Amino acid sequence: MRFLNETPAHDLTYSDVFMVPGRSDVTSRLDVDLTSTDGLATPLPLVAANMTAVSGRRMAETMARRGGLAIFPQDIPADVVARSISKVKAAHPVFDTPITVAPDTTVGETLTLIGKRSHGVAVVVQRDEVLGLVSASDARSADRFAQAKDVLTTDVSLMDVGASPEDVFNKLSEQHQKVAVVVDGGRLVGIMNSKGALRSNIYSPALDEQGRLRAGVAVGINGDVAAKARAALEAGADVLVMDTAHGHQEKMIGALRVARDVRDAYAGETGRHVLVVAGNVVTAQGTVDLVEAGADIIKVGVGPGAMCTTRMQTGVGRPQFSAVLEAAGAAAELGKSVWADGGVKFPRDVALALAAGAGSVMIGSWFAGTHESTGDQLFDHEGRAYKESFGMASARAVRQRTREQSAYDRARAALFEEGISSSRMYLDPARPGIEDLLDWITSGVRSSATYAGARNLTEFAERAVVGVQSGSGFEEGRPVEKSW
Ligand SMILES: NC(=O)C1=CN([C@@H]2O[C@H](COP(=O)(O)OP(=O)(O)OC[C@H]3O[C@@H](n4cnc5c(N)ncnc54)[C@H](OP(=O)(O)O)[C@@H]3O)[C@@H](O)[C@H]2O)C=CC1
Ligand SMILES: Nc1nc2c(ncn2[C@@H]2O[C@H](COP(=O)(O)O)[C@@H](O)[C@H]2O)c(=O)[nH]1
Ligand SMILES: [K+]
Repeated sequence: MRFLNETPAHDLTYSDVFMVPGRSDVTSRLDVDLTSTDGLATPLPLVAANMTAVSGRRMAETMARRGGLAIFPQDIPADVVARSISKVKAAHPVFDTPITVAPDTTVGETLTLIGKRSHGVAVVVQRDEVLGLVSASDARSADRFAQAKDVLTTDVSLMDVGASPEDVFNKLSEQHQKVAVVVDGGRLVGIMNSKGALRSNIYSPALDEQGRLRAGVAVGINGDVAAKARAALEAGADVLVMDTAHGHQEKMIGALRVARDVRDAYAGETGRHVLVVAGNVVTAQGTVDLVEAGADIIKVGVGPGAMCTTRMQTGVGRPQFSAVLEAAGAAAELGKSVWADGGVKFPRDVALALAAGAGSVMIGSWFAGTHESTGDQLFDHEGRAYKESFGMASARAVRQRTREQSAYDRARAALFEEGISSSRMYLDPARPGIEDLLDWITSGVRSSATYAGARNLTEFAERAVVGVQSGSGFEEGRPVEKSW
């Protein structure tokens, strides 16, 4: 990346910058390869943040199916993480995981479950046999205490597991149906709607060596780090994220060395070499110190997060574009890479982070407002759907993380709150699912790369030309939704 004019003397956020187009011989946006340059080489350079309100099993599965990753947060008990990862690994890499209900499940419960996925239906099953489908619209018009068997439709497109996504698409178009139920010898395997069929041809899943979906696990720097890291690896984590607010501290450096040794010993025993991510830092020195302590990827960002009050509390942090640019440069000199973590609200921010040299981009709050995030879907007084989100350093998260400590220690820890305990992340009616956001982001990033004349993300970071804009420059780029 180079600056259009002279290198600015002050630090910049994503909103402060723009990219100018350059002469390009990339003739189609679909020719752009979005494989991450962080060493993990996931087909999509996007990571769902290790936040309790964001990443659970459904997020992990859906992100990986479309080529990205999700990181299970450090506050989830180890046995729950292990169970969740084994479910992610058992999920089909192409077909969506169905929501299943029994014939006597109430409509109320069925509706709650339907809100957890984007395909809008529950499959009614009895002893492995598919009895029919309940759609959200059918369920909404029924009494909440009615049962699934009272509202199901038996008019279902059944597809064999050997069908290609194109076959599914064509059958759904012919039969004017929204979703196909995929079976293997009568056993339910998955669900696919028309959009899912299209997406399966555009995205490739992020798979481990055994062809299963990948997922990561965050480990805190307190307590028995060796045991926690080992447990995460044994649970099947494909990447370990050493996670703390102030990553450039001795405690992190010590914890990172321990985690690296555990990882190396595990690789020696099993042949499975898992990369270690560590953060958060915002300087070249922080990056170098964490690489020396054993990190393969450095997580960058202090204070840009939507749930984060660190900058207001402490005055500490750094505008994120400059933080990523400096850290990515320092990491690249050591043959390593960074994740740009936090502050992403538009596809353009992802493109700018990648232009600054990030290997992947981590997103939290934006992804919290989707069907696949962990929380239950709630509705405000106008009937708009939202999810609750909260910061990992909020009093709410600290209470949860310190649940095994004394009441006194918990109260003391809660004094250092640096995050919001409750916020509403509305589901965008036009893009309520994580895959809708991925479509939006990836189409933006593909287009950015072609404007720069780049076929892949290495070329993009080399060729991008970035200018600094005023507030009115940013404002000019916004669409106008009603006349002025
Ligand atoms: N990217 C960001 O801007 C931020 C992210 N977060 C996220 O919040 C979660 C909780 O992180 P964290 O608060 O580090 O909690 P952790 O539970 O990871 O504990 C951090 C440890 O570091 C010590 N520490 C020393 N200085 C600091 C400092 N300035 N800030 C925080 N801890 C410090 C703490 O000791 P003691 O408590 O005794 O001081 C504690 O032992 C993580 O998921 C983290 O990623 C949190 C804040 C900022
Ligand atoms: N200072 C705090 N930072 C937090 C907290 N919870 C999460 N985070 C950081 O934000 C990013 C995600 O950013 P977003 O803009 O996409 O939401 C996350 O990965 C953490 O680094 C918090 O309570 N305080
Ligand atoms: K913030």
